[in-house]
Amino acid sequence: MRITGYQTYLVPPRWLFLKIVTDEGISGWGEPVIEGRARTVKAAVDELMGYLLGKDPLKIEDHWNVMYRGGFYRGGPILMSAIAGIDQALWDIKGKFYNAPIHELMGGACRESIRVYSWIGGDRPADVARAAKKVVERGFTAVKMNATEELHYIDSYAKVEQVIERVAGVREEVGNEIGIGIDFHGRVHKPMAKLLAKELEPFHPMFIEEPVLPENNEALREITAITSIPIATGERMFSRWDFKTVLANGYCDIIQPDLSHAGGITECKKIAAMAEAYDVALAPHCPLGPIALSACLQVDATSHNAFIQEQSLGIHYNQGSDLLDYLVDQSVFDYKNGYVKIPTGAGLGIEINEEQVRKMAETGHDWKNPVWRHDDGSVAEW
Ligand SMILES: O=C(O)[C@@H](O)[C@H](O)[C@H](O)CO
Ligand SMILES: [Mg+2]
Repeated sequence: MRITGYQTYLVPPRWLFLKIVTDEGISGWGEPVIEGRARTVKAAVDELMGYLLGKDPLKIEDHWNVMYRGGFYRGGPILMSAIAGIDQALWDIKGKFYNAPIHELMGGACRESIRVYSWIGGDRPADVARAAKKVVERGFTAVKMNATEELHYIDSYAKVEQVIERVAGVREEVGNEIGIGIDFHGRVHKPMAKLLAKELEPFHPMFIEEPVLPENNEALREITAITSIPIATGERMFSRWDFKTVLANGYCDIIQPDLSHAGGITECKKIAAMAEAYDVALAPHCPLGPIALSACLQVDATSHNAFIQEQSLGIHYNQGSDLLDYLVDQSVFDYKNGYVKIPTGAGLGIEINEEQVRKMAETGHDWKNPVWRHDDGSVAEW
């Protein structure tokens, strides 16, 4: 079997899909994207696909190594997202070739389903509490909320109290049994992160995410030392080599590699196994589309340390188009009681509605994150 061509589709709300085709009529889908830089990742996909045209799609491990090592310069969000989407598409082809789900080819599933959580927005405490309630009413048992806009290096206790008010409102609304993830989004610096980590303890968060920017990961040592709240990070880390320092130093309790950012199924399966050896849990990051979610579920299925999965059902990122809009059979993601079933179809187990993809790609998207500034004019983290 040979790879004979490929096509990328820029689709709303902010995604990029990739289809790789072969001379045997089998095709595979991937989602190579980093939010806000879809076109840059597409350029990297175009460069990498030059090598793959004419090659045997089944030799994934070798292709991965050529894509990763073969260019001398390596790693980072753009290249690793391009590799990720290509890797997903190659696994999809392999699964369809052997008529087996990807997780079957990786050793078989060690779970039938996985708990999922949904992101909730809202500007004011009452808004976010209402959003949480809606998500819980739809059957989810866990939510994730942003803690705050950026806090300056040293900021006021009034702002800390605003964060507490937001979280307290959600906890009161949903009750004690719902998991609440609190995403600091890298908007907080170490001194305020320490303060917040202590103040948030009474609300029993499921985890605190990116308490500091990943480039300041060594600050996690102090934060983990002073709080009993589990610490999560990893959506902006892209390979085993990026994760090894947080794991070896005990800087976190949960890793959140993104299957579309961190080298794909091949790489994230290895990252998950590394984490397992440090007693660190896996919760793949996925505010993305159906291809990325299905790739996550393949790794969740085969990683004992996976405990929850991020997913974007019903979240439109202000741009229309939902997770399910690009699927022929929407019931393939079978949500029940806060869990989603691991898909059992061949390859990624989903059938992409190509007509819909083509239609939406005609308009495409130009999704960018906003640029925010502090009161003093200095740029703030998004
Ligand atoms: O954990 C999350 O889902 C967020 O941090 C998103 O990754 C971020 O808003 C970029 O899409
Ligand atoms: Mg996050």
